Amino acid sequence: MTVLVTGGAGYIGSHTVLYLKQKGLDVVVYDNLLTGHRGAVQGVPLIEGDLHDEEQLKSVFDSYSIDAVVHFAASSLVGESVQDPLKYYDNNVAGTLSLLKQMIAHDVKKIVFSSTAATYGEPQSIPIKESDQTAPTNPYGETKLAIEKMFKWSEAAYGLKSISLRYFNAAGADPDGTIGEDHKPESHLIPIILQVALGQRDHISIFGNDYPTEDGTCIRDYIHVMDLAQAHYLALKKLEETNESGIYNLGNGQGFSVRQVINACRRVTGKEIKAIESPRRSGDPAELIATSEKAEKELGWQPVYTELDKIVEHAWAWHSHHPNGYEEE
Ligand SMILES: NC(=O)c1ccc[n+]([C@@H]2O[C@H](COP(=O)([O-])OP(=O)(O)OC[C@H]3O[C@@H](n4cnc5c(N)ncnc54)[C@H](O)[C@@H]3O)[C@@H](O)[C@H]2O)c1
Ligand SMILES: O=c1ccn([C@@H]2O[C@H](COP(=O)(O)OP(=O)(O)O[C@H]3O[C@H](CO)[C@@H](O)[C@H](O)[C@H]3O)[C@@H](O)[C@H]2O)c(=O)[nH]1
Repeated sequence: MTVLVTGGAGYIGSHTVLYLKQKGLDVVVYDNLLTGHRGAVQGVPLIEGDLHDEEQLKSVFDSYSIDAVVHFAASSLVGESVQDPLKYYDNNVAGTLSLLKQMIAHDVKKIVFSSTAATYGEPQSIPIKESDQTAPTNPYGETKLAIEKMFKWSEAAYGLKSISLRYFNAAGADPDGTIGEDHKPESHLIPIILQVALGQRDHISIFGNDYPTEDGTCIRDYIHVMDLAQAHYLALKKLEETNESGIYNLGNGQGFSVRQVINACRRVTGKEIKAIESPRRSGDPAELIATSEKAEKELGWQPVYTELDKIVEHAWAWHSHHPNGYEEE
């Protein structure tokens, strides 16, 4: 099976490429390297190109016999999406439109998609189920939901089969230490805290201390990036075997507050890590925790690294050995 991975030079994409390769699949990566890294793609072809470039996409589908697409390429920062929503409609919605057009034209009708917990918005109840209301509180979540709907209508019209994986907060790194997270500038909680531990930043800002949670800070469900990778492999297998579309949550089912995550990082690194309370970041829901029973039941997904300290340990191993990310490679 040959899989085209868009955004395969990014954080979650590169870990998934590694996993798919280990499972014996042939992989081709398509990435414009906007936030991705050449060094994150090891041992598979990397085609540098943009989703909007239909000509180049066409030549990729002409050159390789692609059976399915795993689609990570997107802009994915909640805060930025509130400041610049049109960037998100352009890159995520228009970019996916261009990809889908070429897929349909080349009779490639299977796609596994990076969706997000941000499609739910403020949850009605915890843990969040796939059948719960979707009412995004930021443009990023809106664009991901719009893409899920493009798939639904494309299934009815063209027979496209899709599995949308609604990830909660991706964290951690390849346990072997070969690849990890490197966003510049970094905006995600765990890598920023670890940059404080490395002495690269003075402190971590806690965004909001007046949320309706036990300690007043936001609660998130942190899921190991290699467990996400496993789910993409299982989703490809499911599409291959059943040709059935679906939407699945991927989380640990356990929530941790910002303060609890900072404390986990203090335990793992043995460093003090200064924290300063700051105003809320707009667009942030108070609490996001998944139930992933559906993925466990229907995909056979079994997360391996479910302990927060283990997730932080793997992230710390990567960041402490690669303090400048992929820059030095
Ligand atoms: N990180 C998380 O916690 C999280 C949670 C839920 C969903 N997601 C989704 O997972 C996916 C991957 O997230 P990530 O954290 O690995 O992000 P990332 O920024 O590390 O990876 C995205 C990759 O896509 C590439 N890309 C972006 N726009 C492109 C375009 N127009 N054409 C070609 N390539 C393009 C980037 O260069 C990068 O390599 C995204 O779709 C994101 O929305 C991430
Ligand atoms: O310096 C910081 C950075 C973050 N936070 C908080 O930490 C939590 C996690 O934030 P972050 O790591 O930025 O992730 P999210 O904004 O929750 O978004 C991630 O998780 C979503 C799914 O839940 C995905 O859709 C997004 O793509 C992904 O970036 C949030 O409550 C933030 O307010 C801070 O307090 N200080």
